[in-house]
Amino acid sequence: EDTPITRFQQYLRFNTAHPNPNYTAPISFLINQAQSIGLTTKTIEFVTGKPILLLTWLGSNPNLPSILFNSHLDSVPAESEKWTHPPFSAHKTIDGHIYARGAQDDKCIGVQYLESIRNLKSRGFSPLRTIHISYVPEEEIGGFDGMMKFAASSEFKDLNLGFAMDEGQANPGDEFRVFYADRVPWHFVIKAEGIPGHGAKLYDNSAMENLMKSVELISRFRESQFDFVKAGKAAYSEVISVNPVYLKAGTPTTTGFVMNMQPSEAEAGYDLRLPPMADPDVMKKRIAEEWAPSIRNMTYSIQEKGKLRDHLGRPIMTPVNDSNPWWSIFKQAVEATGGKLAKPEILASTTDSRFIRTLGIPTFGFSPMTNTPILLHDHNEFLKDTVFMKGIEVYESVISALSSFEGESAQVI
Ligand SMILES: CSCC[C@H](NC=O)C(=O)O
Ligand SMILES: [Zn+2]
Ligand SMILES: [Zn+2]
Repeated sequence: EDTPITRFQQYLRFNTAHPNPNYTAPISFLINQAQSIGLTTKTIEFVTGKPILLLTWLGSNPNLPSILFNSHLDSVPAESEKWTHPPFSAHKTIDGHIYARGAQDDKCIGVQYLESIRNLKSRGFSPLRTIHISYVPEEEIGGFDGMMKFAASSEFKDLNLGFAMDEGQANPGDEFRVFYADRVPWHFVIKAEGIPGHGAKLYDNSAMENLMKSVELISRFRESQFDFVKAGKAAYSEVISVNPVYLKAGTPTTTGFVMNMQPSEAEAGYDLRLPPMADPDVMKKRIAEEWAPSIRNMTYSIQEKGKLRDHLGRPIMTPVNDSNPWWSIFKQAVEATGGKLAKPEILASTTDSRFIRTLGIPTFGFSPMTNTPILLHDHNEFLKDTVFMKGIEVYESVISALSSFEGESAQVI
């Protein structure tokens, strides 16, 4: 049997989980699919072993800015023993739930793009603008060897993009979600140093004491942000999140830790996410002065994993109003399928679309999944066959509408 569902299952069966994602097998599969549909294919390898696949459907006016549909090839790992079905089996239950790591994040859209184009072609549709589909590696670990390098390349510039779409997220409700910005991750580490001492001694300024003070302060800040959400004053992705990811201290022994010694060094690592309108300087000041003050013998390092501002100092986000012609076309195209769009949101996590938006290219995050629990990165990730099929229909409408847009200068930022 060769149907959109079995092709989705085939794509889901490639083990693309980190830390050793298989990129070659899914790319061969996609190239076969693309060729059978009649799309041109090109692979580009900016980093050895981490290929990018680019598919193209030439428009009747290739001088107009083109449109891009992106998805990532890789997946996060899965703890198979905690799943009801093996995560790379793509098992389909009687009621149509297809279980696989990547079913929602984001292999669904990777196949839906192709299936919708297959249908558009068989209906004789011909696009005005050139349509590109990209499959990129490494998104789940930050995209630095994937979309970041692609977006900085001459190959990307030559695409002359006017608009792009990338992954979004499922909705348990019956509206489609759409995202106009991503939060930006900062990974930061705070370290405290102090004089070691006997485990029985009470004294000031030990490394642990100073670190724990900061840990408390950060937890309090975390709570204050969370309170805005709980009070209904902000969406979950509109506040700053900060979560501890590791704590490190102590002198190890073969069986555990030296228990009667207060350590001379202690550190904690955090994942911080800033919405685009947050002030990065205020955040840096808080880290320097409150969370890792030198007067408490503390130091810190911050790794910024994306940009909050464009070259003109404006928060990086795609307009979702009438100033952006792509927005109304997209909205109408979704509605033409009987679907409803939820209020546009900022994505709480981070995708490759940040690299595209940074270039000033309007980009929406969208994965057409309604009435579906949000299971990305969770156990037992699944997508229902009917939801997957509806998504193909939605993309047919969206791709045909966007690629038919005649507007000359559609460069919005
Ligand atoms: C450092 S960028 C990280 C990108 C990653 N993306 C998917 O989960 C995320 O943690 O949101
Ligand atoms: Zn994803
Ligand atoms: Zn993911």
